Amino acid sequence: MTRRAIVAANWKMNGNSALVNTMVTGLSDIKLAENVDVVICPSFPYLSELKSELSKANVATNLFVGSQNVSEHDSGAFTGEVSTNMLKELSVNYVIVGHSERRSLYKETSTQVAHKVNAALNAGLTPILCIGESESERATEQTETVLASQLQPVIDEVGIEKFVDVVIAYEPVWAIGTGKTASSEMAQETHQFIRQFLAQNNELVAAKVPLLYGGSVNATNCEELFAQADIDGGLIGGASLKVEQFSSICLAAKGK
Ligand SMILES: O=C(CO)COP(=O)(O)O
Repeated sequence: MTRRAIVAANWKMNGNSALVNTMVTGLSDIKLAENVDVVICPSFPYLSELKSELSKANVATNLFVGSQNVSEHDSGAFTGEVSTNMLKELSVNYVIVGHSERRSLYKETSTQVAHKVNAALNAGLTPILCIGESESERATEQTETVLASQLQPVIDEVGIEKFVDVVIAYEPVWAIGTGKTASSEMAQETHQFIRQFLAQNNELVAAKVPLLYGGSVNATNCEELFAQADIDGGLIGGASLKVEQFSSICLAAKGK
């Protein structure tokens, strides 16, 4: 069984052309393991520039471009939204869907997130589906119920078989941007739950889905997290804006 590792950079509403340039130059210098994919997700205005810088720099083929969001609609009167077809035209490969900031600040529901995953899959984009519990939900032992309630609508909408083309990022909300990482044991336990939950629907598919951990991952804690049996890489926020830190995190990832 081989599962590729993925390290994805979520720049959130940070970065600029200069960062696109420094990041591409920095990543051109590192030798990624063969079974590791790196995905950089800047804001929409930089997708095209990132794609062209990557081609010009002739960097490893396992470096990909991702967006941070996508519309569930194909086209029409949806001011400010970006469709899957527009992303395809820019040769974007991945799309982050259902990030906790989208869920909490922009009120995206799990049903809407399921529609977005469906739209991405139909367009041939790989969704990075984010799920995670809040601090109070963990404290009241609702973590598994919350994760199940975020996963089930997507399984219902796209069907479990399609999950072979889905990446899941487990990001406990209390660990995002706080410096409080889940311990590697806690992260592994939760990843194992997610894989078992998928396995109840289809064991073969569950074994293939890359499960990424996100929440205050840095160059120091990444190795221990990535060594866990069900952790296949990370979704990195703050540390993905610093070339050296992000390069070290990419180098720590190995497929399983
Ligand atoms: O939300 C995250 C990535 O999507 C995690 O952010 P931090 O790595 O800054 O905690």
